[in-house]
Amino acid sequence: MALRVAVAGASGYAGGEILRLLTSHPEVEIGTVTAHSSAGRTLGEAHPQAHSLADRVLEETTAENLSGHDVVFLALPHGQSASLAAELAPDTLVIDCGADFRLRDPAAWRRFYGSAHAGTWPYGLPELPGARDELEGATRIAVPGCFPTAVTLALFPAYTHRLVEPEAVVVAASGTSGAGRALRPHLLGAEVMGSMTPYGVGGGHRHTPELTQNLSLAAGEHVTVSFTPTLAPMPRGILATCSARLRPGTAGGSEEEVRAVYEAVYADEPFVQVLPPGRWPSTASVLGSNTALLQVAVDPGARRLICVSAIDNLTKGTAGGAVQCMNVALGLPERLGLPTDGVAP
Ligand SMILES: NC(=O)C1=CN([C@@H]2O[C@H](COP(=O)(O)OP(=O)(O)OC[C@H]3O[C@@H](n4cnc5c(N)ncnc54)[C@H](OP(=O)(O)O)[C@@H]3O)[C@@H](O)[C@H]2O)C=CC1
Ligand SMILES: CC(=O)N[C@@H](CCC(=O)OP(=O)(O)O)C(=O)O
Repeated sequence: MALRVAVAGASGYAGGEILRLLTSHPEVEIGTVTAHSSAGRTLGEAHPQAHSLADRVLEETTAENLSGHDVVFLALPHGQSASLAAELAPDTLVIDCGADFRLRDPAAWRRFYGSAHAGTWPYGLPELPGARDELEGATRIAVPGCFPTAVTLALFPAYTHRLVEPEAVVVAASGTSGAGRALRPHLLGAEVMGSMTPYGVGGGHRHTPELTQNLSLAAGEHVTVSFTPTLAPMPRGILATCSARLRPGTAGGSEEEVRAVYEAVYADEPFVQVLPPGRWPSTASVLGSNTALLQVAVDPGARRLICVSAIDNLTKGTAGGAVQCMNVALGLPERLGLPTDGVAP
């Protein structure tokens, strides 16, 4: 029997991408779809690309409307998930695309999000060591932020294998859909087109504590992360350039040694590809796919390991990661409903 799946926040970018993936998932039947200001409108109005669900009407986002499903995806603004999730049955699989349950440290949550910490759920990045064991059978999952997905995949192997020092530097460009659909002046076409702009510079971005958490867990010691996000004039995609100083003891610290580590870590991962030497990740080549593309290099002069990663922020960075987590939690084949190939040109 098909799994009945509800999507809250279905009128938004993340919700729309979850629906796009679920419509080709063989084990899923799409149940209730909810929204906020667009409640009462159809999905066709909210998402002109959602042809197969065009006549479905968006309902109000209430626990009552979301109950009676096997799986509920929450694609809501930060802070909206906790109270709703508390009202859903404990045996319903609830997958939160927001930040509410990602952080373990309540003080970091308060500092970056300015509200009371709701708690911590299993972290939905299956590629992390031990993550699949924690996700299998879980009924609550916190999907990572889009930048943390790109950056954590790029750097955790270097930390688990003690290749680098506990200080990472990350500069990452994101397409504008990363900011969601709400109208904001700095996201107007005339402001964004033909320009790139940094924001949250100097440790101010709320993904800094999430990156610190992930890399520190991988390293087994506190890792500082200097993170600079940049808004890029494209609808989708993240390109993250991540680096850290090689540990003095790293045998030779050669590119071959580093590459061998990355290739071994990701050898059996369906959604992470370490590119062959000479090829570089691009956002265009992951468009619409659940694949993360990585390339590693060593800068011998600076004694730094550099890993560049590209993901589609809405697919592997949110909705695809969320569907991957659903598959793992329910013991389904992990690739179901998830494209590994992108759309090009
Ligand atoms: N965009 C991205 O790349 C990523 C997003 N995420 C996370 O996913 C979540 C959704 O993001 P995204 O789709 O981009 O955001 P959008 O702004 O595009 O969509 C937000 C959705 O939430 C609904 N909503 C707004 N306010 C409320 C409210 N008070 N109560 C209930 N529902 C509400 C909106 O409904 P309506 O439109 O009808 O008002 C809409 O369906 C966020 O937590 C975001 O951080 C995570 C990783 C990446
Ligand atoms: C371009 C852009 O604005 N991107 C968003 C990140 C989106 C995302 O992954 O994040 P959350 O789920 O944590 O909100 C930002 O920098 O705030």
